[in-house]
Amino acid sequence: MASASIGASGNALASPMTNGHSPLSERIQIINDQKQFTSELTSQIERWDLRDAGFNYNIVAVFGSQSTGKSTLLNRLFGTTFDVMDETKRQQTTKGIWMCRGKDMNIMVMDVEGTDGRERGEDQDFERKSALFSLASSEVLIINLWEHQVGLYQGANMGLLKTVFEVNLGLFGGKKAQDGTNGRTLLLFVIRDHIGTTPLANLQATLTADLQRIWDSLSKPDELKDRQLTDYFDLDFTALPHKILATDQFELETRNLRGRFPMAWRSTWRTYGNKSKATKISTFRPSKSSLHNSLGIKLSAVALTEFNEQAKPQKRPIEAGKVVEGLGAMMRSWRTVALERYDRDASRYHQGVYKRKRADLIVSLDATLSPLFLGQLKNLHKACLGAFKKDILEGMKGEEYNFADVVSKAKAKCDNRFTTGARESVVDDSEEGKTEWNWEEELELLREEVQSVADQCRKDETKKMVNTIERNFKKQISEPIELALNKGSPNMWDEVLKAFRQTLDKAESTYLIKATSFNCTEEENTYSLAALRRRAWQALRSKIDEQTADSVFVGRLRAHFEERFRYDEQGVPRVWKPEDDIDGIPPWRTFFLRMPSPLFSETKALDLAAKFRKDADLAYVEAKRSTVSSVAQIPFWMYGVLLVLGWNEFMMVLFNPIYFMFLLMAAAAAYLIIQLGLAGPLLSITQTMGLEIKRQATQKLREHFSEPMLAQAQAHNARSQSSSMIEEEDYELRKRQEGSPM
Ligand SMILES: Nc1nc2c(ncn2[C@@H]2O[C@H](COP(=O)(O)OP(=O)(O)OP(=O)(O)O)[C@@H](O)[C@H]2O)c(=O)[nH]1
Repeated sequence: MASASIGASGNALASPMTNGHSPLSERIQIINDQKQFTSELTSQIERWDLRDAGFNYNIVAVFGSQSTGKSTLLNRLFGTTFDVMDETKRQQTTKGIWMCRGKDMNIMVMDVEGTDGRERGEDQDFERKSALFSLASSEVLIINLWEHQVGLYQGANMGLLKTVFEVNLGLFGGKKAQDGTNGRTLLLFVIRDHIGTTPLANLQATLTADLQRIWDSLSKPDELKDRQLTDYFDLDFTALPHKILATDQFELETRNLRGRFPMAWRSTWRTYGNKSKATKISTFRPSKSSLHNSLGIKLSAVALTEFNEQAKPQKRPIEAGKVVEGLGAMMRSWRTVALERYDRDASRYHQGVYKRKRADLIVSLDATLSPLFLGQLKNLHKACLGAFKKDILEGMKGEEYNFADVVSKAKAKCDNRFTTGARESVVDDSEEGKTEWNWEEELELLREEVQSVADQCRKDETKKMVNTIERNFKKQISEPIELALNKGSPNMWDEVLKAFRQTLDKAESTYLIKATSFNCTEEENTYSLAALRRRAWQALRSKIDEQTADSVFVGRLRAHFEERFRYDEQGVPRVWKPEDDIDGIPPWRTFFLRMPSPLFSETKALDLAAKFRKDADLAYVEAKRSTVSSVAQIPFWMYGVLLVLGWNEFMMVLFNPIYFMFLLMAAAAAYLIIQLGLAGPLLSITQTMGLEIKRQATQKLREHFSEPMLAQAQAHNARSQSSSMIEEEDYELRKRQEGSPM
């Protein structure tokens, strides 16, 4: 054979070789002479166009001494392109195990390094492992040998066959007993350079006897003691003429043999094709060196790589806290595509390996998807909570809203949004994977947070509501209290308390109506009502304090006093006459008497009284003075004197049309004044004015003519008169307060 080019070192795995042909005829060194398995088989299978062949292919391997024309035979039988040794060098060519696709047939052919090669010497390990590998993966083992080797132990590869039998027992010993004869391997003996003097039947008998002897010599476990060679192997024999000496015959026979192969496959090999291979590989150990196992790993790795490329771009938005719309659909799609790809590529391999690797693949896929799912849930949680808060704020805009309605609608919306989003994000709710796609716990957490936000809002709203009610209460209580205090009637405080009670009742019922809509608890209601009552009392107290502040109170006393002192019951200004009891008129002291002691201390009451009295005293003095002045009347005889003296003037007025007209006008005006009842007020005003003018004039005159002594005497008189009045009234007031319960 010509060199198969395994690189300068001879250790490295050779790259696929085309020999200048199409990829279909490429060959590949799947195991090098250092027993390393190639990483390129998967891609080579694709290049051979066998990726989608499922179980519709077979594997055949050839064994035999080196340089016995194995590669030549395989190229003839299967149209492969294995290198053939250069005739002139006679040097080992095939190293390790090479593989090539059969031409126009779904066969993968393995050319195994020749046994007893001089380069390998006594290394039995490679021989054993290559036998193991070939048995595990191939349905047909071709044993290639020269005719003259038949009967020779080494030459006829009996050593190798012994290894094959041992390995087979180790691999499939137990299995064969269970599934009968259905999983046997075909051992096809091809006897080369058959001259014809010894018939094939004799050669076959010799080989069969040798095989049987080897089989019998094997040390089998007790449970397999009775097993026969034919329980595990089908034996077939064929002979080929000399390639050089009988070239035509050789070509003819090889063509015949080639023609037999599809038939053989159909009739014999197909019967144990898929099943036997599956059975073999399921028991093949160690798994690392298993072709199918390694294929499974590779296919799942390919599926995983593609999947990761799809999943990668979604990691960033999830980590950034975004809710990715349709993430669940995307994740399901990536996962399905990856599994479908794996299923398409790997389902034709052994079911045990296929399923195991598939489960591993699912675990790997879910390990990538699970953080995305959990991230999505977390982001969804955050988004839903944010939306809930926003909905609450929106709902509470304006005055006309029902808080409980707003909260329950927002809660339902939040719940619905989360549930929909979470359900959509679930990748797999079947029992296939081990990952749990659980979102209920996150929903529970969300509900708890939503509830605490709602509770907080309710507390704020309740406070706001109590404040509003308090404001309204203050407004409503203000007027009735002012009115009652202004009136100062004997049941003034009853009126104040009644107004207070009514307004508070109204406020409490307003609170209770609203609190129902807030879903407030009994405890919250009790607390809020207590706060409302406390604040209502405070509002009442501050209103009363405001109304009884010094200036306001003195002002009110003055108004009260003037109302009664200066005007009579009909509201007409009084004109004091000597017979009137001026001191007995104003009941202003009753004001103090009606003020409860908590409002006015005794000192304060006296202080206020003193302040007011100064104003009141002035009014008294004026009133008394006006009485004195009105006493000075004109004597009646003065009217007679006036008539006599002014007779001429009187007549002149009567007979002068102009004066007469003035007279008539004056008479008409006087009539009107009397008719309208303005005579009294007019007279009073005129008198007051007159008195004032007179007083002013007198004062000016006194000042002018320096009569200080007289003025002092008069002032002294007036002061002593008023202070004696004040002392007298103070005494009376104190006596009454001491006797009063207030
Ligand atoms: N006498 C004879 N020679 C053959 C026959 N077939 C091939 N040869 C020659 O034997 C030599 C070795 O052939 P290969 O096909 O390379 O043998 P091999 O068994 O693949 O060799 P290794 O891969 O090195 O083990 C070549 O020179 C072939 O021409 C045959 O049927 N009879």
